[in-house]
Amino acid sequence: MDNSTGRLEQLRRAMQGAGVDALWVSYPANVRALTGFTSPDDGKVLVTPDTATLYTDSRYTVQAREESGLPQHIARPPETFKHAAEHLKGKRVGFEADHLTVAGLEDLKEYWPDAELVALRGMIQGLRQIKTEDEIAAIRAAQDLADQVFGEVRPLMVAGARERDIALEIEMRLRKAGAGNAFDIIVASGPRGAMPHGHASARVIEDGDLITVDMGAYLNGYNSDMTRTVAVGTPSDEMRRVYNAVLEAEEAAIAAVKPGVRAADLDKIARDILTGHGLGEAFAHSLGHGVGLEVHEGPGLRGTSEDVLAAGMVITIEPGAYLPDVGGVRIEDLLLVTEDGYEVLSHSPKETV
Ligand SMILES: CSCC[C@H](N)C(=O)N1CCC[C@H]1C(=O)N[C@@H](C)C(=O)O
Repeated sequence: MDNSTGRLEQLRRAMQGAGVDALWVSYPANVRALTGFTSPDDGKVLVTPDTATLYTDSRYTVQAREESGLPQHIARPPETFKHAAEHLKGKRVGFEADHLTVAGLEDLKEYWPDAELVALRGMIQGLRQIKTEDEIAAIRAAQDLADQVFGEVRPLMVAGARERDIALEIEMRLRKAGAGNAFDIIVASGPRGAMPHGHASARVIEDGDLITVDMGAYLNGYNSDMTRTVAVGTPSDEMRRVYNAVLEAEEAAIAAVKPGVRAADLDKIARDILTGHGLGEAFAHSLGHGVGLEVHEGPGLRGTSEDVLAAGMVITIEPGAYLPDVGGVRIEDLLLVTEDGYEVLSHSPKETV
């Protein structure tokens, strides 16, 4: 998926604002966003006011030509750096300070002695928060597949099943459909539900358990993310109360999603409701995050966030409550922020417990 043209123009405006003549892009998700190249771990991009060159090596000569509309230079370091150096003499060159390693910066200093290196943070990530139509279609397709697989596997979430077998079944069905896991599948049952990132274990599910299943499909480079907490038999009164509190918080936060809303205010809506139920301390993470080429990307929906929602963002809303040694609940939906509000992209049913 090649989104290069519009993003590059936006990026050049941002570069101008930051006072740099060129930008060396090394962070894989950003390389992919600018080029469409699907092996971005082995790619870099040099952006100047009138050129943008994809650097990769000879393993990808054909692939890069097929996938990216940008001019390409096939070489490996240090030839890559030497080639780029020709364009950079006397220039202010930005680099991605939040991802370039110390060794990577030493290389740039060695091979570009005539350039002034400028540390920049989050410039392309900021642009990636607003998805293109193609990106929205890709995320939608990933979520549709995740919904389908969740529905197929839900009947297997019963007493006697192992968490690991449920995760394996989900992964197998995703892979058969040409996708992969967006992240290690979380299947956290009974007391393990108190771990927000409780990856599937050998635990055998028991009657009365709640099971938190957090899964995403990775399809054509884009991710989805959704959590459902399901009941096996009848959970305890305490856990049913927690479930309904989390659901109330989730529904209230979703209802408030629209362009112009501060991400921190959304987090507060959910947190205040859970606090009202005595579960403020139990909500041990942020309300949500952006989703796209990465599972976790901007905007950040947390109390300290400066982000403001805008149409075209794809975000999760995922409050949770975690009671050590007792259990936990999380309910998560994937949403597209639209001009007049939101569209929920995840359609798996939420249970009444
Ligand atoms: C390792 S990917 C986990 C995907 C999951 N849906 C998710 O984003 N989670 C699970 C519970 C918390 C939340 C998370 O990791 N949030 C991050 C952004 C945080 O720092 O709060």
